[in-house]
Amino acid sequence: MKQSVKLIVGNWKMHGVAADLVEARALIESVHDVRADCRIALCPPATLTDRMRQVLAGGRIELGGQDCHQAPSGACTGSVSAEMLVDAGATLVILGHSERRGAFGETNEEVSAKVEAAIAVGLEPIVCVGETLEQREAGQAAAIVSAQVEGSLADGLSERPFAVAYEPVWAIGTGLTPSLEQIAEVHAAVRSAMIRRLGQAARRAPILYGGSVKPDNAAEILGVSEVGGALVGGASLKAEDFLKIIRAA
Ligand SMILES: O=C(CO)[C@H](O)COP(=O)(O)O
Repeated sequence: MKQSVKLIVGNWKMHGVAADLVEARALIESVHDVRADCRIALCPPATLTDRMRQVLAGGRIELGGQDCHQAPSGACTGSVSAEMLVDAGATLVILGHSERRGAFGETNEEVSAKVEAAIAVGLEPIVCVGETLEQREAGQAAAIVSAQVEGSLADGLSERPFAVAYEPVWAIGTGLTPSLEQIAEVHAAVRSAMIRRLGQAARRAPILYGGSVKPDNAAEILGVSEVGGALVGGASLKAEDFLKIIRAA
């Protein structure tokens, strides 16, 4: 089965004010020369989305949100709806990131509802899953991640473009990464869970790896079976580092 091109996504998390758009500008200038056959996206904080759209206009870098509310509108102080992200120029959205599952108590059911909200307005969801260190040490990584996949993917995805991102919680921002064998093992489990949940249509969706992806480990991680791209946190904040990861794809 032909795999889609690699998808490399930078998640700026809660970093970035207007002055940091210089990094986005540097990136867009440098990616002109990159022959890599991959898709590239940046997910800035919601406040920068519209300005980032202007910076990225006409280029190959896609724009994403970091979360959206499951409701289309309403009394949800502080939240951003899927339609608002589209209005600001986003075409993708990260959902169910472990920082939201952990700090905001997001459940699989809520993530699934957010996925429905995203696809209803044409956003491409990137659904995040990942085990804690305790769960890995208890030998539960594949089971936990499979349950998250089956619980978080929504029915409508069988007809729509989407991605799943495997991000072991203990690898995020720590400089630690699983072995290549561990990444391959979990990605295979994720693929099986996707197919159980959505059927054969789920074969075409890429499974990204995230968690301490850096210029010096990107090539080997992206070479692992079933790794269809990368979700990059810290290393996406500097155009030079992110570009090296793109080149590795
Ligand atoms: O969100 C992530 C990438 O989008 C993930 O949390 C990894 O962060 P990093 O370890 O700083 O790359």
